[in-house]
Amino acid sequence: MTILDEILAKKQQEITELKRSYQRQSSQKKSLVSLYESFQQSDRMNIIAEFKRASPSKGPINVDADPGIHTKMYDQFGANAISVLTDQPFFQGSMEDLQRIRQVVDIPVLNKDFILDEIQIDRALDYGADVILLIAAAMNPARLEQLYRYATGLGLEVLLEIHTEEEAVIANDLNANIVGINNRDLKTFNVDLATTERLAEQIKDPATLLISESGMKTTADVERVQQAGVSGILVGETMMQSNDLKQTFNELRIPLNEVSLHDR
Ligand SMILES: O=C(O)c1ccccc1NCC(=O)[C@H](O)[C@H](O)COP(=O)(O)O
Repeated sequence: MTILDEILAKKQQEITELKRSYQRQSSQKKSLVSLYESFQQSDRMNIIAEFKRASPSKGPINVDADPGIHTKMYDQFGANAISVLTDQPFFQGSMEDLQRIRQVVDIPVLNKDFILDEIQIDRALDYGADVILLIAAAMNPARLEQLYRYATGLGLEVLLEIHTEEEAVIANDLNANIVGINNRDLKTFNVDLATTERLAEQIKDPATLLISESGMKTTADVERVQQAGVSGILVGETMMQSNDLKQTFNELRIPLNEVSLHDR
């Protein structure tokens, strides 16, 4: 059993409990902030800065960080969006973290979790997310499409995460407009930026916004994935461990080159 299998099994238990106890707050349409559109405005590498207390691969990262204080600094130093890891058992996050972050920033907020059911999407909307994560490796393509359509039908955007060539085909078939290429293999934890280089060229529609996820630490890392055509990066650990967030943002927010701007 891989760690991803373990996480998904635990998540199914959480969903069963959620279905028993969770009351959807409102069916009213909210006006959400578009990550896709705001990222088109920028001529620098777009940064999704992640609030990530701990992880299965690293253990504790910054467990006591205050979500409001920490992500307000992300916003102040140039984040284009915030990702919030809300899984409790493996990442020590919570929906309350997301709710708090929504109160202090106006930029798009991504609910990063292992979403397998509509009820989690309802909850993401209720707690103030603009974007949800769907992981292609976590379910079959038909179920992925159902959840994708459900979320976009509610006005949410979807970051569709892929890690293999087969999953790139699924993203193309779905016409996903925001695709995250995860450099971390969720089964082995191995991180390799070559994953972005390999998969970016498999995404057919030039209007698709490409995000490189995981393992981003230095300017050289960002330059490398930019050459592959991505215009956004998702950064967790480096942000949570930084002693000088201003400097960290300066190093990673490089100007976008022709390769990343070509479809605008
Ligand atoms: O980070 C992990 O250990 C992990 C393990 C199993 C499933 C998912 C996992 N992480 C989720 C992510 O994809 C990352 O939090 C995100 O891309 C940021 O990565 P990093 O900048 O390397 O912290």
